[in-house]
Amino acid sequence: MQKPIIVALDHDRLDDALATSDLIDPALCRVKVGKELFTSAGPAAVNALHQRGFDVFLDLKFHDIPNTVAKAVLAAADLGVWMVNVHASGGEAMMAHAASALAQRNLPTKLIAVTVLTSMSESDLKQVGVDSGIDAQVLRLATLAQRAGLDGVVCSARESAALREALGDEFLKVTPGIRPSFAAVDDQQRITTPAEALTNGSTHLVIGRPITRAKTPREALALIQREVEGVLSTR
Ligand SMILES: O=C(O)c1cc(=O)[nH]c(=O)n1[C@@H]1O[C@H](COP(=O)(O)O)[C@@H](O)[C@H]1O
Repeated sequence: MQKPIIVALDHDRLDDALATSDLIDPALCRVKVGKELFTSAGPAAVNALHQRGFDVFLDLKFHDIPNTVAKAVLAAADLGVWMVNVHASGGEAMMAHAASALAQRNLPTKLIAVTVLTSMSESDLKQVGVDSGIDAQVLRLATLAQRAGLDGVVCSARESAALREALGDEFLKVTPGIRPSFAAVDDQQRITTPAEALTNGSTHLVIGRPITRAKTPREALALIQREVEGVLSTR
């Protein structure tokens, strides 16, 4: 069975993250450990989630010189995580170095690259000197990531259809900025519903606050799961 949902366990205490993880089923979803949880709890967070049967996406968005990023990616893979990410704007050499470090050690960890953060709008991108527009910048960075040998990218689901067209179905499109109809937008800019994301070609949906901040996270996940199954059952 496909497991497109990745629940972002964005808590700053391991106890809270594990309490949320106890409300969700590793047979139905994966989990993401990000900067907040990893900075406070470290590898113990990853180990505890592995023990509970979850695949872990370690979202530390590495962005540094090629040697440093490759070593950080290897250290993440040595924790046994399912997926790890870097910033594509670190460049092709940085991404290729990390991908070949994993390949040389025959490590199965998937490596993906963040294109344009889903919290950024067209004008935010202009402010940091990118005038080409979001769609062009996402496609440019995703093409670089594919050429560097990565497994996929993080983008918003608004860009998934164009990436599927240009880079194929197999190249992973991991999409945060997912907002079911019942959830608040928060600080995200380029949002879609779960169903829209899958229809556009997203392979994975990263969902945090709509589940972790819900009154009943278990129910929120069940609602999203139903929406996802509605799309998958038509394939
Ligand atoms: O790499 C990511 O996971 C990521 C990239 C991106 O462009 N936007 C983005 O929101 N994320 C992460 O996805 C999660 C989204 O959480 P919610 O906005 O609460 O659903 C957070 O953990 C973010 O760090």
